[in-house]
Amino acid sequence: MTKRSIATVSLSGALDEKLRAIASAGFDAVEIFENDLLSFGAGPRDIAMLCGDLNLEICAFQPFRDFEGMPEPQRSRNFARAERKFDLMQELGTDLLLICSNVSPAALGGIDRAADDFRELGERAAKRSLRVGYEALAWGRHVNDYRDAWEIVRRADHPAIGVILDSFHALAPGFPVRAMASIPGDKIFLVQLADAPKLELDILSWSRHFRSFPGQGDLPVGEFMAAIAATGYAGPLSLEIFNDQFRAGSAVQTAVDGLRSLILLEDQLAPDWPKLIGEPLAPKPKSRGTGFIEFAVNETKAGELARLLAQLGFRKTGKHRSKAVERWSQGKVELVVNSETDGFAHSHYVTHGPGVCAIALDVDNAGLVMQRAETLKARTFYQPVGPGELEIPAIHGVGGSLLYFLDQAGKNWDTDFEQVPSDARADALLAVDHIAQSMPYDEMLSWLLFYTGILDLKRLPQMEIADPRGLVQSQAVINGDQSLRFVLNGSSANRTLPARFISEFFGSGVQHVAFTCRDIFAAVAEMRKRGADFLDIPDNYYDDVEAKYDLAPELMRQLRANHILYDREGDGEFFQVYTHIFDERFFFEIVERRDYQGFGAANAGIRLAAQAREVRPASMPRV
Ligand SMILES: O=C(O)c1ccc(O)c(O)c1
Ligand SMILES: [Mg+2]
Repeated sequence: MTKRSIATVSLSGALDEKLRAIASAGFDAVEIFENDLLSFGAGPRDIAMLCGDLNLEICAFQPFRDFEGMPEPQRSRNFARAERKFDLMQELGTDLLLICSNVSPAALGGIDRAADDFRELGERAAKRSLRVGYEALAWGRHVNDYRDAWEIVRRADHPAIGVILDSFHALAPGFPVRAMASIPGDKIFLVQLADAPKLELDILSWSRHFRSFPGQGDLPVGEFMAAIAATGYAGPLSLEIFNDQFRAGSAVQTAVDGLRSLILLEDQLAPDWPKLIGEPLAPKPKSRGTGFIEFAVNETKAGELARLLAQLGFRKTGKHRSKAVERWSQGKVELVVNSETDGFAHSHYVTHGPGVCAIALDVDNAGLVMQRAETLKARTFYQPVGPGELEIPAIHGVGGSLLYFLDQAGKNWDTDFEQVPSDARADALLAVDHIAQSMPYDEMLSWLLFYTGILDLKRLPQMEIADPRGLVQSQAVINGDQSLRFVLNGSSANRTLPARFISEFFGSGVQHVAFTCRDIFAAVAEMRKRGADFLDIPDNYYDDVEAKYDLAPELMRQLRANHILYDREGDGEFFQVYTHIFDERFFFEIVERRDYQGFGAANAGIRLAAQAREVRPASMPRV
């Protein structure tokens, strides 16, 4: 089976921490980056031993720079330097050296000159049963295209010399991948994989700071892999990701994400490349929106939340037979308010304060989602259930919250609830529109892969939103019929509202839940009658809306009077209104969509500024 590998440069930490994280995620092999070794406190033999203990093969040592096409005396120096690295490789126990194309101003061009250098190096490597792979860097001085690197390798015509193909260097400059088909698979010594978001940036900075795992960026890595498959290549697939967030993040989590992205890529390539498939991945389930959303609170907060929910037109429809758990309903929206003093919800309340501790998703087959999630290394969750209670399959999601999966069997999640009689009336709120989660900026790529890999969610373009105290990145993931939408918000500025939710208000999690309605003006009028009050929006905003969109005066008056925000997208119109923030932790949004697909990004900065005025000043410590 194809070996799964990752380059140590992709992770944070010291070399031994990286290796342990790589092994525990389940990789078979690593590329040891020279810098990780140079800066490490133990020698190559110790590293070889550690890799042996961890069952990790070292599939390459890299990089060896500025080798080919040098004039004397550098040329001779380079051969001597290579011999020293061969010594090191033998101690490490790896047989492959990666040489990346020369970037030195001293380098001389000429395909045959480079080929001659490689032939001679091949002779030296072969004496020690070592191999050398040549990789075209996209910014190489004379060689920056894999087709030229292959031509040099072809002319070197030595069994110990092969080519190394890196998806970034081929795809980022936009080189066609078709030409790979002419390279015999056994002359490809290593395949490196990286994705990247589309950016207008010089290619060196783009590669060194913004690479990501396949599936997290915009490059057609699948097409690259399909071209590799056609060559018959059977060596390792190695992730090589230079990324500032990965360098700063958790090595263990990044390694798991890497493996997850490889499994997803392999799955995408099947059945064209069956030798890749380790364990078959269960098909993506079809999601059908949220079954219920569970809030963890204590007794006092349960009362306050109940008041707010009643103002929004929710009715208490159920009471758990044996637990301090209530059910609140409106339209298709089901909310569960849990104020138990033990169990998962309680520990969530203790660590995060009042807020959403679990989201139940309706799917066509919960068993298959769980299988898929487990293969993709998601953390499953089990909680002891009482006699007769339903056990709902779950995995851990953002900020320690849970994702439950409900299918036909799980439709009975409410069997443990006694019905509470309530007035029958028309519901203003229809369904959950979207759920917004705040997270550290560093974790956004990880959760993006989580949602798009495990569920049938696709990402929309990332948005940048101005908070009064910094930028917020916003990334939506939605399913096909838009019955399920998550909005992931992350900020690396530490005084923006999403950042403060995380640092001061108890960690990542659901920052708001939005509900759809048929008629926002009628809904808001009803809610006001019940005592609801909404986030204040400045007059300046409405003056601008008036200037931009020629709205009828009565509509403008209603928007202003009700603190409703407005956006337009082609012929589509969007209306949104926000509650005040509940206990500095979360809030609700009510939206009306008229042929509108977005989330009101144009208004998000206005909302963040309004909320920033409501919460404590950013500089005041919590007491
Ligand atoms: O950025 C670099 O220098 C570099 C080094 C080695 C590689 O394999 C690579 O793709 C890039
Ligand atoms: Mg590379």
